[in-house]
Amino acid sequence: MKSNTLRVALIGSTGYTALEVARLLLVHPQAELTVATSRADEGKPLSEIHPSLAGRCEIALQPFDPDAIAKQADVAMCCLPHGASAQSVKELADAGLRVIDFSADFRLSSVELYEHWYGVTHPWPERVGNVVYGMPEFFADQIATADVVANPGCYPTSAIMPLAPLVKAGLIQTTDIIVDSKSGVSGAGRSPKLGTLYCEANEQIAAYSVASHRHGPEMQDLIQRISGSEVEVLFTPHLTPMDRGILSTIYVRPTDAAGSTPEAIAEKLMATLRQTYLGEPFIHVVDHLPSTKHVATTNHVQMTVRVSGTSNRPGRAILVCAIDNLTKGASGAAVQNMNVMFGMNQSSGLSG
Ligand SMILES: NC(=O)C1=CN([C@@H]2O[C@H](COP(=O)(O)OP(=O)(O)OC[C@H]3O[C@@H](n4cnc5c(N)ncnc54)[C@H](OP(=O)(O)O)[C@@H]3O)[C@@H](O)[C@H]2O)C=CC1
Ligand SMILES: CC(=O)N[C@@H](CCC(=O)OP(=O)(O)O)C(=O)O
Repeated sequence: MKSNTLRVALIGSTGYTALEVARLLLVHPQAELTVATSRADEGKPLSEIHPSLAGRCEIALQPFDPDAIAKQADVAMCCLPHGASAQSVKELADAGLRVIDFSADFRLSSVELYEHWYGVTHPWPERVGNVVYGMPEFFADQIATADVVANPGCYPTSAIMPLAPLVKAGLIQTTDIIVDSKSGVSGAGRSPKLGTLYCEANEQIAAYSVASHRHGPEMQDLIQRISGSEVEVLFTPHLTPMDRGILSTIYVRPTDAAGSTPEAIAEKLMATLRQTYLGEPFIHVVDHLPSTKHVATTNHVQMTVRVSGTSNRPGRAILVCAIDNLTKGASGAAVQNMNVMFGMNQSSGLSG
């Protein structure tokens, strides 16, 4: 055990986001994994389930027992599917643990919105709408004192980061926002599904959940919370044959474009993004076109802006944003939130 160590429990530790948390904690100077739970694989070493951890993390998997976990850990990372997560989060919080929930169960502003999009009755409805969204770039003060943090969705992270500051500054129209995103297959989790079988996902790219994906409302809800303006987002996700990564290409209409050049508008939007994220260790407003490889396995976000059209008729602004779905899209963000919750440097364990 490292000295003055924060003790971390991993709930649902056989999945992909849990593996990523375990990997990040191995190099965290002030935090250590002390508990890992599983329903099906109780008693086995975590490294048997995730062989990349062999020789580095031999902790044995336990059943989910909140009171027992509370004796062994200070914070729980709840890596369970939405729907199943909320009840576990409640029991962990009731047992005295601070909790970071990876699922969408506490991300949205209202129970009605949640139950409409997720199709389940929420087991802890009184907390929906008053759990902080785990994006320290906007909500660090609330995260620092939170008992429960709703870790952001992966696609929403790639859209909210470039869009919210521009909406807040009044530089883009609040309707006609199109988010076109591509994700690697790990975004769908490790539990087997037809669409993620090799022969289904390999050598093709396909749109899915068109006009019906639950991350559209999450983007709208959070952009409104950050900017104070209601927005309309049309979101289309695509599954691509990569292990990991998300690239979002976002089409918006600049306000006050008449009489300006595409270059001048792009510079104005870039300047606002640079100003917003000045001093943020993970958010980079770059001149090049970001790609998933530029941020793979890191907690970094890269974004840029281009504007179409001619000097007389500027067209749309195109925002391009790349993240790693398992790191800034899930487990890296969770470690960043944990750092903020426990007064550590927000980059601890995430500097690679
Ligand atoms: N993958 C990604 O890129 C991202 C994922 N997320 C969210 O993070 C959470 C975890 O995702 P991920 O790690 O990919 O998921 P996985 O499917 O890889 O793992 C989830 C784990 O939860 C446990 N589990 C599954 N079903 C239930 C259930 N009904 N009740 C209790 N435990 C269950 C399983 O462990 P066992 O059977 O051993 O108990 C399983 O290994 C989800 O809410 C997901 O939406 C968020 C952002 C990005
Ligand atoms: C490629 C893929 O299937 N991605 C998942 C989203 C990722 C995820 O885990 O959802 P949350 O961010 O809401 O937790 C999906 O579209 O359902």
